[in-house]
Amino acid sequence: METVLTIAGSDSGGGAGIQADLKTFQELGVFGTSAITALTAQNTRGVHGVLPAAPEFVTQQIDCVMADFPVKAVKTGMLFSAEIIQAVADSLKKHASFLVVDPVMIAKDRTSLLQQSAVSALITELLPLATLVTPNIPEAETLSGLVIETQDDISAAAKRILAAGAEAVVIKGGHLSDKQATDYIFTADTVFTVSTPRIETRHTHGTGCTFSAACTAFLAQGYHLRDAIIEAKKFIHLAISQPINLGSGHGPTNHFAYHINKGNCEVAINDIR
Ligand SMILES: Nc1ncnc2c1ncn2[C@@H]1O[C@H](COP(=O)(O)OP(=O)(O)O)[C@@H](O)[C@H]1O
Ligand SMILES: Cc1ncc(COP(=O)(O)O)c(N)n1
Repeated sequence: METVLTIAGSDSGGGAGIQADLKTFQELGVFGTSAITALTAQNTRGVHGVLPAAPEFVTQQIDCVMADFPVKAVKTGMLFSAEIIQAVADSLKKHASFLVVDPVMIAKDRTSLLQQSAVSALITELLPLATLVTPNIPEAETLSGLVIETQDDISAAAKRILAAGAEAVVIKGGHLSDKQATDYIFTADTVFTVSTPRIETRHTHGTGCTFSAACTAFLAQGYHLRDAIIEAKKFIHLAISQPINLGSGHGPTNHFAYHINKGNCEVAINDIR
């Protein structure tokens, strides 16, 4: 069994963060380990408190896991501060593994999960180490410094994110309003999109965490990047389309759905370049 590591914040509500990552890893048959960057007091209605960990303690967690497990792939989520990002980058530079960076910035209730002063550290310290970066539209705007309104804007933002050193970027279309939920994938020499029908639902808490955790699990198991993204898209579509009816706010997705449906989900793929 392959081992993966998530470096992220804890969501007491269980739908996002470390909890979403570990549930996804378990469902996809990889052994999940974790380094917690911050505790959040959180439910589906919002984030009510944030308690960051000391950067040295984040380092200690990562180094402990790395010293004892052959970690194939790492995922980062909520990193909160420039100091924690620096600690994570310094630890990860010592290890060769796939790295999926989910550049978590704000929760669905608009609470900040990344200090404004940490954005440049994310770009200069972590993006150069990334196999894949998975911003949503507002995160891609912040990383690129561009306003995104059109498909050309998406391409221009992706170019800037690749120029920062990431090998590949998925700009997720969850925040757009098209009939299809389309994600745009860019590498140095390819561009393609993956789409599934957009579902009208309040169950979108942790969608980004879950999608990037699934990418991480598939990369660890030897899937090529393209196939890892397509399978992760199936995982998140099924998780959103068959929600567990819990919480009165942005409810959680269903991490069991992919397994129960044996991954049965149509993803439309459009090769652009
Ligand atoms: N309502 C929806 N129906 C179908 N897929 C969705 C929906 N909302 C988000 N997704 C998909 O979930 C994944 C996470 O996207 P997004 O919600 O944009 O991320 P984040 O949680 O980081 O804001 C993407 O693959 C996106 O296309
Ligand atoms: C600890 C933590 N990490 C990440 C998110 C973002 O969640 P989403 O995937 O819905 O953007 C969150 N709400 N809490």
